Amino acid sequence: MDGATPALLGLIPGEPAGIGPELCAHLAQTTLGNALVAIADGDLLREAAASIGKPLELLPPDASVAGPGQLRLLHRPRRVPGRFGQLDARNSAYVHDSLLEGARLAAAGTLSGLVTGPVHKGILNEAGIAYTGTTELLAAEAGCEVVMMLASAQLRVALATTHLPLRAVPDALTREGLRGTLEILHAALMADFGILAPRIAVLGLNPHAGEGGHLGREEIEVITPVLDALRARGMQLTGPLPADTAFLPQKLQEVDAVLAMYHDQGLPVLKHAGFENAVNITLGLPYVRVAVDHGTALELAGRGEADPSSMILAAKCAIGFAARRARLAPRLLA
Ligand SMILES: NC(=O)c1ccc[n+]([C@@H]2O[C@H](COP(=O)([O-])OP(=O)(O)OC[C@H]3O[C@@H](n4cnc5c(N)ncnc54)[C@H](O)[C@@H]3O)[C@@H](O)[C@H]2O)c1
Ligand SMILES: N[C@H](C(=O)O)[C@H](O)COP(=O)(O)O
Repeated sequence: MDGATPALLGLIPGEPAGIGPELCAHLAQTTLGNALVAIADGDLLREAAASIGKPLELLPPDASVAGPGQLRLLHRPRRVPGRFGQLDARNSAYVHDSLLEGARLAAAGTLSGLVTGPVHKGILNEAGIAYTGTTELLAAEAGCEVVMMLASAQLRVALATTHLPLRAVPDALTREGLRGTLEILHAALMADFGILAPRIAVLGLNPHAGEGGHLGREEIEVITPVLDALRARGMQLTGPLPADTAFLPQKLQEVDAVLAMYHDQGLPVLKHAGFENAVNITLGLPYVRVAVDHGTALELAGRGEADPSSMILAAKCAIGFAARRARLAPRLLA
């Protein structure tokens, strides 16, 4: 694990009692596993593979992967053995530490990105770890602003605010924050998705985008001034749009991404349309991070019933983004 290994990405299963470990075992059956090194407990991965009837041979982090069923491993032990489906707060530090270690290895250039499985936010908090989401954890560790975007082949939905109580959303929406979010989203659509002139639809916060100020004033006082300023700089932005009709198929044809003001304004639409076929991308980090579009699904863990599609897509996307950045970086620096 010394020095830069551009094609290597960290694979972090997330909650050990959830479906993340078995999804890693699924990944190891594909050629995508060749570009990954798991940062995880080796026994946990073996138990997960056995639970779904898949072969798994764990290799040292610097080994060559010769075939399906093999996966590189940076072994990091759980605090206690566990059972699939049963959360144990004693393993929360293990989850948190594996994410932080991945973040540090990626920030140092040892890994070119991270693929992460689902984390149970509640059990980390019950263990006394301040954690609202991996997006926020990675942002804090990297010391930068980021944007959460969930993407499927049909739709990209980014969020202006992420994991916070609904009551706190209006106060969290500031002109400065929204401008930063749109700048990060716009830059990522160009750099990672190759869209030369991104078109972004920006939702309002209130019903009917505030109805001219009669149903709320955030559209007038926060959103519109930011959109006007960024349009003057050449960005193609529509909005603030009424959220109830912004996702009509004909409207989506005209945009490359939708910016929702809060988590459950945007994500239910995307998950309804393409659950398991979408990924969660953290935009703005100095490295690639792509995660699954679903949670820990404790009730499915260890039963062989979890769909690995989103995990496979997450790995595919992360590897693709990392390769694209490696190709473009020398040209940008030239
Ligand atoms: N990427 C992440 O880290 C992430 C994402 C969402 C939720 N979560 C966390 O997961 C926990 C549980 O959340 P939830 O119950 O709201 O959402 P969930 O996604 O775990 O489950 C919602 C429903 O989808 C099903 N499901 C989920 N993934 C599936 C898969 N791969 N194959 C088949 N069915 C699947 C579940 O069985 C359940 O019926 C929460 O603590 C939440 O914070 C984490
Ligand atoms: N908001 C995500 C979702 O609903 O799928 C999820 O909770 C994970 O977020 P992180 O990127 O913070 O892991």
